[in-house]
Amino acid sequence: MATMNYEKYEPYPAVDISERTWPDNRIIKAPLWCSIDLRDGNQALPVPMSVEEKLDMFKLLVDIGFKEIEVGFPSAAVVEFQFVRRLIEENLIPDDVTIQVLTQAREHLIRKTFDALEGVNNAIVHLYNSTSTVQRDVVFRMDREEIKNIAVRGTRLVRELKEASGNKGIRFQYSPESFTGTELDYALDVCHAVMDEWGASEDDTIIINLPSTVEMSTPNIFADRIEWFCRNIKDRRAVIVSVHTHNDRGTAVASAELAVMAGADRVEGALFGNGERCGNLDIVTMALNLCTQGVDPELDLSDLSYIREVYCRTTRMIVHPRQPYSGELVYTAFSGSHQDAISKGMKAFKRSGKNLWDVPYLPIDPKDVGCSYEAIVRINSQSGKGGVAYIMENDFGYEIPKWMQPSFGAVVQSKVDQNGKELLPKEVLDLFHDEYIRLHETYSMKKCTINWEDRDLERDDEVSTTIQCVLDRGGHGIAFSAWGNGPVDAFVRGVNQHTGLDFSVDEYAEHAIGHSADAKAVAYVRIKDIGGRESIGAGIDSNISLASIKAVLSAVNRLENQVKR
Ligand SMILES: CC(=O)SCCNC(=O)CCNC(=O)[C@H](O)C(C)(C)COP(=O)(O)OP(=O)(O)OC[C@H]1O[C@@H](n2cnc3c(N)ncnc32)[C@H](O)[C@@H]1OP(=O)(O)O
Ligand SMILES: CC(C)C(=O)C(=O)O
Ligand SMILES: [Mg+2]
Repeated sequence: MATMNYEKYEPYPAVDISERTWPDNRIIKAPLWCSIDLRDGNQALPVPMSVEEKLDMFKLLVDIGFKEIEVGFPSAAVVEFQFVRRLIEENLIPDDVTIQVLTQAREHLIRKTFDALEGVNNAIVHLYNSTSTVQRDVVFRMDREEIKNIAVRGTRLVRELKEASGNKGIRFQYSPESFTGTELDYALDVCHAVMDEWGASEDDTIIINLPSTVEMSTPNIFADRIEWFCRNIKDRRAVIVSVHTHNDRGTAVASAELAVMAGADRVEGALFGNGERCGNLDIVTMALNLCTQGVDPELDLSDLSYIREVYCRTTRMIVHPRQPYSGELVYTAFSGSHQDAISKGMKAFKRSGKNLWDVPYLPIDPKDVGCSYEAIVRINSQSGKGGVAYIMENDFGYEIPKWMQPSFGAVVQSKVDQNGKELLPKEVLDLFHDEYIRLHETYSMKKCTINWEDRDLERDDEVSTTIQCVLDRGGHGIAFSAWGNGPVDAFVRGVNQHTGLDFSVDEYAEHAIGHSADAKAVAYVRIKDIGGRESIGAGIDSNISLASIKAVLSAVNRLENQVKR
């Protein structure tokens, strides 16, 4: 085994902060959300969105309920510029939505950004420059003061152009880009200089966006940095503290959540975590995490499959099948013990009549995000009888009694062992029919007439039914007539007398399937013979008595088949 080259890397520094408060905080309200799908998400796509695709995505984001949407980098490319113009000129921005645009702190780019915004009602101009040690050294080759000046000069130009435009709907956001690679005191110093240059106040707040441009530490350290920043910023009321997390270590969601606990007011993220490299914060996950804590996420994510469809079409990306909340497999259990617990939990939830969700293995009710219950349980070699029974009941209305579930579970198990792949619900149903219903060996029913006699209920007369039956066994007819206290009793007596078998029914269940005129009855029986052998059968008929008799015959045939095998 080779040793990884870990000595090449340095640990991320801890934050010098005493009595941090964030670990005791809870998120009790959704943060201000800002979607960056059309900018950070878009800039990371192999094929960026066209204007039409951006329009589709914008409409989706508005429908979801985002009130702040970063729509692009208008000075970067023709498509980006044209898209902003389309939004403004065609009046496509709802009154309660603010668009945001990104620009580097370079004069020609800032001027072009303002050209793009001509005539806008509400917009946030988002200025960034990198402040990290490595970018100062190798990208800009500038010292701290020079880098700070880039930010201040850029802010000044944005302020001047805003004043010149007379547009009071223009707000300002500044990001010390690569904040995670920047010394905290220096990041604060640059932000203070930007605030001063803008003249930020409680009445004219600015957004300071602290990005984990590259996620470099555990989320608790990011939270420490945010708490430190919120504590030390000079006029907290003049600033909306925003975070923008990336997912390089796979913890963008946790980082954003802990950052909100640490004082951040606003969160930037993208649907399904699209964005540079390993992506941005998955805003769907963070919002639904809130929902599952009983907090209003203030975003409408009730139709995730539609959201996913628009996302995949416009970005040409995929959503991983295991993506939290959104992946196509996240509400599906293949394994037996999970299926059993889910099946019992779902029943208990329905029975409770309450609105409090508490179903094992399902942190959210799939219905709340527009998913049906159908795919919750799927059958493969890891599945169990509970899952099989769940499919039979939920997909087809068969309430297989508990004492029958091991029998049918074993039948299904042996089929998937043979096939080595998943069984679809219809295949499970077919297997049930092949195993219990479509049995014509050893005995088949040729004729059966049931005569009900008037019954004196006061005398509780035992003999109330007689039947006449013709069975076939290998081409030989067996005709008999028998009596009993009901059709099943009479049939069992007749079969025992005319076949040499000696069995009795020890479990029985029945119910209707379907509701309309073509509703049928299904009956399930377990018989036991004198030698102690058990067999289970099922029968279906529009007549409940015949369904029961067929179920007994099915059990008899399965008993006979046991002997043959
Ligand atoms: C973390 C993030 O996601 S930041 C956002 C990143 N997004 C994008 O870059 C997408 C859109 N960008 C673009 O299309 C292009 O980069 C443009 C149009 C903005 C600029 O294009 P160009 O000027 O041709 O090239 P480029 O981006 O390489 O410019 C680099 C120069 O800008 C400087 N620069 C980079 N970022 C900034 C900034 N935020 N503020 C000021 N100067 C900057 C660099 O130091 C470099 O300077 P140098 O030429 O003196 O070495
Ligand atoms: C522009 C900034 C906020 C960014 O995308 C980042 O730092 O990741
Ligand atoms: Mg980013």
